[in-house]
Amino acid sequence: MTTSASMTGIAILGVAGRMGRALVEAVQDSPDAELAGATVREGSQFLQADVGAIAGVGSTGIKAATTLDAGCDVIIDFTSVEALEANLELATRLARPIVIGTTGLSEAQKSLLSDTAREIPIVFAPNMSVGVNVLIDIVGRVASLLGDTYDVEIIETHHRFKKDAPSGTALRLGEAAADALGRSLSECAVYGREGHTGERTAREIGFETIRGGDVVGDHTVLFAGLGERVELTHKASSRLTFATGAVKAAVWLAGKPPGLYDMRDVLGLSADQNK
Ligand SMILES: NC(=O)C1=CN([C@@H]2O[C@H](COP(=O)(O)OP(=O)(O)OC[C@H]3O[C@@H](n4cnc5c(N)ncnc54)[C@H](OP(=O)(O)O)[C@@H]3O)[C@@H](O)[C@H]2O)C=CC1
Ligand SMILES: O=C(O)C1=N[C@H](C(=O)O)C[C@H](O)C1
Repeated sequence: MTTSASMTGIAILGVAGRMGRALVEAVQDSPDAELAGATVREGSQFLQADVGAIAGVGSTGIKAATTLDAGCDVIIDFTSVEALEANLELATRLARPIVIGTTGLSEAQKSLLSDTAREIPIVFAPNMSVGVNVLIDIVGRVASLLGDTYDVEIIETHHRFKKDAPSGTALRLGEAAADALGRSLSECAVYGREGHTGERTAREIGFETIRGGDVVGDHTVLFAGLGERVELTHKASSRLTFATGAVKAAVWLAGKPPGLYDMRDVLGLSADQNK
């Protein structure tokens, strides 16, 4: 596949998945990007199918294969933690930047991301929507303003097919609150209470997970004090919001030096860019 000089040629891993299909649509909608490759799992019923047919957007001329060649500028990966290592190896071998949206990474996999980012540029973010990335910023500010006397609880709701819990976004929101309050999330997080738990401790940050139906992704950060509470909520109503963000990240990442970037870098929301 030959890509045009003014467009970023994007290859989508796991194109038959929920996000894979949304990504095809987002690339088609982007004036700056074009499809340049796509993969499905070995033995998939979609092998060799036109990715436009897989995504229901008509014909694209790009067929789903089991791997990629160097005919793309940037790779986008929303697959699974099981596929992460192989996907990073593929991007490194092809010397192509990669945008990763997969959630549920282990600490070892996060280290692998940092190590790989010494060789290739990587954008990794648990949520590619503009709204959630603004929310991350706001949560830190609200936590600083309210301080330690307000209890922080994070509630997330997703569709019945989601495999990881809490969501990557919920954990990222928890980190934002913990950082602002001078706490370490790994030391203060409490996941899903049950039984005789005793009273809530002052510095814990609680996570509650709800799974059901086709909910795209809702997140609420609750700051509960005595006599009042503040609730900050984001609701995604379409996966296209994540996919559009990922395509924007891919276009932004093309030509960047190796490094591990965040969606907040892409959107110009990181602290250094706001000075
Ligand atoms: N950062 C963000 O903004 C967002 C992140 N996500 C995250 O993206 C990921 C994918 O979500 P979603 O699209 O709903 O999931 P799906 O299960 O619908 O899609 C995943 C796709 O990846 C393929 N895949 C998975 N594992 C492998 C493997 N080892 N080798 C080859 N192909 C593989 C699957 O193929 P097969 O069906 O054959 O198994 C499937 O087509 C999740 O981690 C989710 O949390 C989701 C939305 C937004
Ligand atoms: O699996 C999903 O669907 C989603 N996963 C991401 C997460 O774990 O935070 C982002 C979004 O909420 C949808």
